[in-house]
Amino acid sequence: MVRVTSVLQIGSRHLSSHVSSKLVLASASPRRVELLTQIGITPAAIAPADIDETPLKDESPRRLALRLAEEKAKAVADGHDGAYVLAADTVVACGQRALGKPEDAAEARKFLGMLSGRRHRVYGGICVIAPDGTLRSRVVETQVIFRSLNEGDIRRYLASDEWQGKAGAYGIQGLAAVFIRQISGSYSNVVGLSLYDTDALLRGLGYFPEAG
Ligand SMILES: Cc1cn([C@H]2C[C@H](O)[C@@H](COP(=O)(O)OP(=O)(O)OP(=O)(O)O)O2)c(=O)[nH]c1=O
Repeated sequence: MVRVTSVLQIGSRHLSSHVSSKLVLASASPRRVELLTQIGITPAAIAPADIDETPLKDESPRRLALRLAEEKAKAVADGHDGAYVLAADTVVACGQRALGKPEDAAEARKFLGMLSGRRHRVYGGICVIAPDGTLRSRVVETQVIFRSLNEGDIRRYLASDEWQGKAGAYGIQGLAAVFIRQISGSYSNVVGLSLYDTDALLRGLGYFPEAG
């Protein structure tokens, strides 16, 4: 597993000397809210970012996950002075091919066929912007190996609708758990937000959830 953290200062936020425990989650993902709740963080607000998630030409899946997490955080930080803003992006990579959320069942079927019997990587980009404008981000990588899927497996899974709205067309936390032969790295990263890395980024920027 590789973790690289980058730090930069973005200019437009008001400087704030007091410690804030207000966190805005820049995400529409119900999984991310649940994961944060698991570690005792209740977002003060949920403000999904509406950005274009199309990959750039020749952009690697890793860079895509990082860029999208940063763009989501920046898009939401502007309207939320005085708060920590947290954003994330999950990309499933089959070789150099980035598998985002499938458009329809036909694309989901194609993705599941590509993942069947193979090892793939899940890249989770995480970005936090502090009240003083400091931006920190990193990408977390988890390796996942699927068992071979037959036609019946894929048909039943598509009928469950669990593929919808999920990168790579599967949710490790649901029925697709039985497809997972091996996982190496962070499990919560695959679900949508590495809790270890989120906690590390937030603590590094002085965020602590309110006690009690
Ligand atoms: C691989 C995998 C992905 N996912 C989900 C996590 C993310 O919600 C989604 C990937 O899409 P994202 O674009 O990362 O997130 P999102 O569109 O759901 O929400 P937002 O952009 O507003 O933050 O796939 C699972 O729930 N389980 C899994 O096993």
